[in-house]
Amino acid sequence: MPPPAPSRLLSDVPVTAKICGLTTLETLDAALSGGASHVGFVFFPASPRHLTLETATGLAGRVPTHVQRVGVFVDPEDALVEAAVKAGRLDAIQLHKTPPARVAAIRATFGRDVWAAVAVKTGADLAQAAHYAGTATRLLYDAKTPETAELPGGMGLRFDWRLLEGFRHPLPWALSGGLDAGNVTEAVRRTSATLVDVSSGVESAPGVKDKGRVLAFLKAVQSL
Ligand SMILES: O=C(O)c1ccccc1N[C@@H]1O[C@H](COP(=O)(O)O)[C@@H](O)[C@H]1O
Repeated sequence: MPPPAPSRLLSDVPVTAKICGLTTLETLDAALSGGASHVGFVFFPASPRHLTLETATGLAGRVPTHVQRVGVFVDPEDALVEAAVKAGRLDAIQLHKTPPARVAAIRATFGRDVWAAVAVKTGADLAQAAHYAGTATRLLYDAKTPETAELPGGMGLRFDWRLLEGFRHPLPWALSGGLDAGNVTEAVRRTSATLVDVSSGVESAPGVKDKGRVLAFLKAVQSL
């Protein structure tokens, strides 16, 4: 079956979606049948969505070539990235809490697209974006989690989307942080994002994806 046509918002630019933190075949299939452009596999042991390499291999083998596989890491060692790229057949490497020089090194070593997460709470945080120009291939604006939080993302927190209004992005980018089927339309209208990324907002509990919520999110994106 051909992939569903991406949705279009006012500007005629297609809006696509990444469903992140998938851990089961059933919910991966929901993301694929619902038209996700990207699927995310988390390689961070503190996360409730952390995958073993064996599970990643099983999931990755199911993903058709028109859908991008994205591995999510937190300032990882090369050995973990290498094993995960192989097991998860990763097209892209998403890096949280990773300094620009390290992002550049990972991109050079692995030859994959590299997404750098920019943690946003205030307008001043957006200054980080420029530091990744020439190192990452894409920025991911995500909500900053508290210093004491176990996870730098994947907590369902959102930031003030108005901060991105009129912002000059130095790279292609995606929007994440607290998105769900009920708020993604407003988020895209405010920010003009053309790629949105969700994890908690399509779960029934931390780490437990819900097929119905996955499909509802993708439907909302396709209705834009
Ligand atoms: O999902 C995780 O467990 C995770 C762990 C470590 C870093 C990032 C993680 N998730 C990413 O966080 C954003 C936002 O997620 P949410 O929708 O607010 O729950 C998303 O890009 C995930 O890829």
